[in-house]
Amino acid sequence: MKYNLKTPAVILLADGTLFHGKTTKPFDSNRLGEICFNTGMTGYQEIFTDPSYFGQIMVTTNAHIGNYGVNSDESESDSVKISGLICKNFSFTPSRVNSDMSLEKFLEDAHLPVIFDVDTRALVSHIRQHGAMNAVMSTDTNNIDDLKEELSNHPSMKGLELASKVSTKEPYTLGDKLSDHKVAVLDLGTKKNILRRLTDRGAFIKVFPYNSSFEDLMEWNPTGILISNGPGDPEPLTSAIEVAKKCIQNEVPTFGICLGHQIIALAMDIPTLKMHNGHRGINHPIQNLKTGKSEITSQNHGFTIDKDSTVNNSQVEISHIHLNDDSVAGINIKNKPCFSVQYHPEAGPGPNDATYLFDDFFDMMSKLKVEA
Ligand SMILES: NC(=O)CC[C@H](N)C(=O)O
Repeated sequence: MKYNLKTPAVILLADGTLFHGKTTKPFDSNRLGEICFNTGMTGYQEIFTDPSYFGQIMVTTNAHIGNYGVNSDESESDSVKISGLICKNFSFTPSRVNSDMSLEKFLEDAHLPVIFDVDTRALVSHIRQHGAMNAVMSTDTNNIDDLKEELSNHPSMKGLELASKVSTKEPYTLGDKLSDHKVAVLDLGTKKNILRRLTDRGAFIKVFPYNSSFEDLMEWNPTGILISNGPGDPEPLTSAIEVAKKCIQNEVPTFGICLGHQIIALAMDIPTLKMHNGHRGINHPIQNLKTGKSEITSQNHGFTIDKDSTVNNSQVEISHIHLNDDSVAGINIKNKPCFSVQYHPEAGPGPNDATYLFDDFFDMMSKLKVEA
């Protein structure tokens, strides 16, 4: 055995509740973040590398994590983005033909601490009941008062701008330069699978930093704009909200995903709210109100757009609804080529029921090009 698997570790929640587990060796430093849980049975590598999770401590409800290793092609960004991992059984002996590394090595290389042997059912029940809150993970198990102090100084997710931490610093291009479809992606923390869904359909794309202006994007002469997913509260992202406003005013084909959806809502004066608990999993049921069909979707969000303001906004139409709690899952702007969804049609991880939304975006770009 390479490690002493008995190093005790604790998770202290902001409401004072303490959970115990084990880890492989004492942490270099304590890890803090908003604690959240994902119910996906698979897809841990994609989840841990999804930039939308930046600043969050992840609890996995699936009892076994690491059992199929990792594959370098399956990350959703260039690094691990969660602040820490809490699970029940961590597998040190993965098995999968296509795996090229163990999750243990992957997380060790990323200096990402893991606490395992935790009663994750009790922990998740607690968070579900008491709502989203900050937490600290530590191997300093004898100084709980110091942990409380450190935790009380950690900023709350509400009001936190995090896109700047994960967005590209410089613009870059991908795909076929000769394509008819040129998509400018406003990168608030984009997942690789969103970019793949665009280039798979033949688009030439240019990914722009989160604080690029509408004029920066339009200078490239795009046929459409995609406002990506990303971490943190959408409200402080004033420049992205301005981009969305101008996209709508100027009738540029625009598609928003998750944080991008919230940005489009804010551009239409629909407020966003912090949810009691987010939606994070790969089996969330959505209904498309235009077709009446339901779709099973991948989700990861802790904020939502205000339903009453959406219903009362004469320029906005609700296109999709979440069937578990009736929250708004998608909107389109009336008589404008702009729509957005709160969930993840690109999947990665998750089912592909909603990939048709990328086709809708391409149809919208083709139609406007013909008319122009
Ligand atoms: N996946 C995302 O884009 C998440 C959006 C936002 N950070 C939220 O938590 O609601």
